[in-house]
Amino acid sequence: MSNHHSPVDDHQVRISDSPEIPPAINDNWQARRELADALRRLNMAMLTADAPTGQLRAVAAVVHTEAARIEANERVYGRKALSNLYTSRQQQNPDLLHEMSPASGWSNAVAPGMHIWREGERVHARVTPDWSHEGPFGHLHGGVIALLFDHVLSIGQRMVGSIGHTGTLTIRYHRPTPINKPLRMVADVKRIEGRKKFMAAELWADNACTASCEGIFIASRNALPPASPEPDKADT
Ligand SMILES: CCCCCCCCCCCC(=O)SCCNC(=O)CCNC(=O)[C@H](O)C(C)(C)COP(=O)(O)OP(=O)(O)OC[C@H]1O[C@@H](n2cnc3c(N)ncnc32)[C@H](O)[C@@H]1OP(=O)(O)O
Repeated sequence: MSNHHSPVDDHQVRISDSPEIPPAINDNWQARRELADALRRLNMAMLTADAPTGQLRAVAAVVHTEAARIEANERVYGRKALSNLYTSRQQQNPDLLHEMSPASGWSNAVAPGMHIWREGERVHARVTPDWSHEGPFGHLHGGVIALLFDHVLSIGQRMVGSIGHTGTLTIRYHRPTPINKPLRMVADVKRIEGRKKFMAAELWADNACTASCEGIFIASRNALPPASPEPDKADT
């Protein structure tokens, strides 16, 4: 790692080259993943259990009390501030996006927990949305699908340089997408014109493509030129 102590920027976001979920950055982030899992479980229980009103209020009181314990610690708001804290402590600059993202963050309880990795010139992803992501009865919310597409395409940009802002997403919903089963995604870069990257992705459930997306991502004026022909794997 060459950038342990360099200023943090999102161009350092890595794409995994393994379909296996990477371990947490350290034991503290492992504990955050465990707490996020517990929160997801609580949310799922609350959304799916025919629980008595008094029980729900009692659990809410306990959760507020426990939240206050954690809130009493020094607060560091946002991915950038947290990354800078790590850097200032001379620790390895961690890839916090994959812990904190609302789409893929293992330590973010609102994220469906998506794993993205690269194979050749494509990125792949898998994710299993659940009852907390329901839109139409028994099916995935279209806005969550847009989130998944935006994220997989955003990360996919790293194959050809830095990550730019989403300019336009165009999604075609071919058929309802199921929940509670593993979904697969695949994305690639179609072409680059100046600062614009034209990307495409598909969402698959079993053997059906349920939605497809085209995205235009705009690199910042200060972005480095695309690393080509080979992606700059050392820049992580
Ligand atoms: C980032 C860190 C990640 C951090 C790490 C990753 C985390 C995950 C991030 C997920 C992705 C997001 O959610 S990003 C958040 C959602 N997106 C946003 O909030 C973006 C809001 N919009 C903007 O900030 C701006 O409009 C930009 C940056 C998109 C474009 O502004 P600009 O840079 O001034 O662009 P401008 O000079 O006008 O135009 C440059 C070229 O792009 C074209 N162009 C301009 N806007 C658009 C557009 N919306 N859709 C299509 N094309 C467009 C122009 O026609 C022109 O083409 P030509 O004349 O050259 O041919």
